[in-house]
Amino acid sequence: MNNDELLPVMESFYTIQGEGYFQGHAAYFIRLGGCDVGCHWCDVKESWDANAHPLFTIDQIAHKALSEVGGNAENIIAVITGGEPLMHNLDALTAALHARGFQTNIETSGAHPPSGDFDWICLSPKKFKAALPEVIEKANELKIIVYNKSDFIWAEQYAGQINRQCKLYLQPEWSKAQEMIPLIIAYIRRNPKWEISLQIHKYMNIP
Ligand SMILES: C[S@@+](CC[C@H](N)C(=O)[O-])C[C@H]1O[C@@H](n2cnc3c(N)ncnc32)[C@H](O)[C@@H]1O
Ligand SMILES: Nc1nc2[nH]cc(C(=O)O)c2c(=O)[nH]1
Ligand code: SF4
Ligand SMILES: [Mg+2]
Repeated sequence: MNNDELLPVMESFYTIQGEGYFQGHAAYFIRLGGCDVGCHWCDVKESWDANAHPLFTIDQIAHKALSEVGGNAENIIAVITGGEPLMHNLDALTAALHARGFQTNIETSGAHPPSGDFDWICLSPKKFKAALPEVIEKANELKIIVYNKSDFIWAEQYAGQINRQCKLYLQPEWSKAQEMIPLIIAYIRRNPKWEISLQIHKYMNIP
């Protein structure tokens, strides 16, 4: 594995996973720069320009991760996010994180080809750039952002394409959460295969 490879890192931080299936678990986030999807409500637009973020080697990123969790990665998820992390080849990064004992999870729109050895793939497809079938079939979790009431119909189009074990989440877009939460609850009562995912880190004012 070529660990001299460089990746743009916007930020990395040790917190809890605030969303989806692993909500509440200890998680070390690595946010890579670069995204070409362009969601108008994106909560990390600063991540979009890959050139705005410093480059680090895979070894530097993985070493810092292990050091910042206190030297023992047991039961800690490393979450690769962005930006759109699949704009980069993630094979070497996931190998380096596994070698240090982390579980590897990804947050992705699925708009770029899969790479990396992930223990868990959270797919959050977007209307602005379609998810690829190769990512859809591998997803462990489908997390649809609900910005308006038409998004439920759109969500079902993706739910019809995922594998049978895949978990289904509806997550309100943050600025519309007060308006969308009652609609999501009503929808789940009628369609109980779905669960709600709230961005609990935002309610707690933590990263
Ligand atoms: C910032 S994105 C980065 C990873 C990848 N580009 C993606 O969109 O999945 C991380 C997660 O935050 C979600 N997200 C982004 N902006 C949001 C917002 N304003 N409200 C709710 N969820 C949001 C995304 O859908 C995704 O599930
Ligand atoms: N605590 C916390 N949980 C998260 N889950 C997904 C996030 C992301 O931006 O990818 C995120 C994040 O930024 N912070
Ligand atoms: S795909 Fe993810 S990072 Fe890119 S604009 Fe959309 S929410 Fe933001
Ligand atoms: Mg976030």
